[in-house]
Amino acid sequence: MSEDVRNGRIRSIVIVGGGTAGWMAAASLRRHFGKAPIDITLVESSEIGTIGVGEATIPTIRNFYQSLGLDDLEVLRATQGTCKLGIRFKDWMAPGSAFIHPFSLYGQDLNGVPFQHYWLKARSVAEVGEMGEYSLGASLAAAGKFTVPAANPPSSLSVFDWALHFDAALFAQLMRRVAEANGVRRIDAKVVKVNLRPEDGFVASLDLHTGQSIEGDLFIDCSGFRGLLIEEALQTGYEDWSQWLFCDRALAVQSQPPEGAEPPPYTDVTAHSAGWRWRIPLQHRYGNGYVYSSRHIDDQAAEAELVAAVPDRLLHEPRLIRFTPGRRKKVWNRNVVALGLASGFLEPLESTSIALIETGIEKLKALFPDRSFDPAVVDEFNDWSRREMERVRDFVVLHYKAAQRGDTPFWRTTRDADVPETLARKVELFRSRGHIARYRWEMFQPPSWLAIFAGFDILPGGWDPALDGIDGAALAASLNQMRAGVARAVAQASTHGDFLRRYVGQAPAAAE
Ligand SMILES: Cc1cc2nc3c(=O)[nH]c(=O)nc-3n(C[C@H](O)[C@H](O)[C@H](O)COP(=O)(O)OP(=O)(O)OC[C@H]3O[C@@H](n4cnc5c(N)ncnc54)[C@H](O)[C@@H]3O)c2cc1C
Repeated sequence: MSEDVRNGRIRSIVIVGGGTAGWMAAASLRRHFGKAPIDITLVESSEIGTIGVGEATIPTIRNFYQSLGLDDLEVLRATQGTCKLGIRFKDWMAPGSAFIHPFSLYGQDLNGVPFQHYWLKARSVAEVGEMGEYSLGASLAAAGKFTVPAANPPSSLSVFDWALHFDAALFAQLMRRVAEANGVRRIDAKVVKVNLRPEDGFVASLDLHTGQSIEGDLFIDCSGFRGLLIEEALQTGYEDWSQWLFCDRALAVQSQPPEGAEPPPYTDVTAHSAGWRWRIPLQHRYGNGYVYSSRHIDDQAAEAELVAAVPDRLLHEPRLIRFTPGRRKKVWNRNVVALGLASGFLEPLESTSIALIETGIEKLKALFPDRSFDPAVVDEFNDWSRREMERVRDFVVLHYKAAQRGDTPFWRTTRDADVPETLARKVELFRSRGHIARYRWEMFQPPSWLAIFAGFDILPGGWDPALDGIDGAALAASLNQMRAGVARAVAQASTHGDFLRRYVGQAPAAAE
């Protein structure tokens, strides 16, 4: 290695913020760099605290903590966690409607033709059930069952994945233990001033309320919505997406459900008059929240709706959180990389925020700079992040557009609003050809899009012409065998509650 390269290396990383984002970044980067001579310091203020929500994840979280040497049961135990096979959407199409978006494949593709085409043709001649009956993940979830997926699934019908519900504070504590055990230095203090280098506006150091000053080469802003470095110091700018995403507030409350019933292995999201309500089962309590549009309901009315809907004893007063859906114009500016809420936030639907922290950390490792902060590296990171966030935005917007309630001003607004052009094209392609376009940097894969399309009854008028020569009745018979196979696998699985009692070791809290 040349002297120049050696001298240009980053030697110190300063992370501001000790929420989920800050401690995930600290634990993961420390592990990644091992014994490399890079100091990692995390500054957090216990006086300011964290956002305290963010309890539903998607399956990538398991790869994330496994890469830190943690296993599923360890994390479930440490975080009062439960298992999540998907999300149940209740009342979104009309009161009483429900479907599950699983982390799972549907049926079997054959001869290069996706399963949905076979299902469409079969249902034109016979009763072949809902799409969800061809997904083991969705069927287990609907039955309140849980099992871990087979290591070598015998067919694509057995392929499913799972994620966790966890207590966000306990998860951050777990990440902190891992990070500190590997040498991350923590400072509990308030950052009161960000000092910029006069020659190029890069961050040089942070002044703390204790009088101490912290210097660094690379700063990671995990300070939450305010974006202490990326926005307040560097004035990067924010792209507001509220013309597509109308929800801008949430009321969050924890509850203690009555003894007896089992926790569902999914996140429940129920449509309400001006948004939707989450319900997340943990072992020791439930998390609940109403995500709503302040353009369509005021805070008092929203609180009354939430309190009336939660069937359990509330553990505290509902807490109001305001946000602006959108993203930081650049998530990497000069020598500051923003992660977590500091980088932007859409809204909680589909639990994407923690997953975006994971991919942000992975991108940073892949494009880790030297002290010259090559603009090509920074631009690539920003371009990748922008595309990824836009694809997630499109997926979330689809839910509102596709819901056909139209029974309140909020649901009429979301139904009638324009959608991003990229989403309009994707929907059109599916309607006209049954094809799910797949783009680079996309978090949600075709089975997830299929789940939402089919769940909201967005279906193509016909099937792939390659199936025109296949006998519809014979096809329907083989599909019915397929779904009987899924039903048998579900019958053999244990309940989610039994799984937790047996392997995690604590009695789960009861459900509604
Ligand atoms: C209503 C709601 C529901 C959500 N639900 C989900 C979900 O189900 N799934 C999901 O994936 N995500 C969810 N999210 C997002 C998730 O909560 C966040 O992505 C995650 O918690 C990361 O937050 P953070 O670490 O970026 O910020 P925070 O938790 O806000 O942490 C900010 C940190 O910065 C520190 N800080 C701030 N200012 C200073 C200062 N001056 N000096 C020193 N330290 C400072 C604070 O002390 C704190 O440690 C939800 C978000 C909201 C708003």
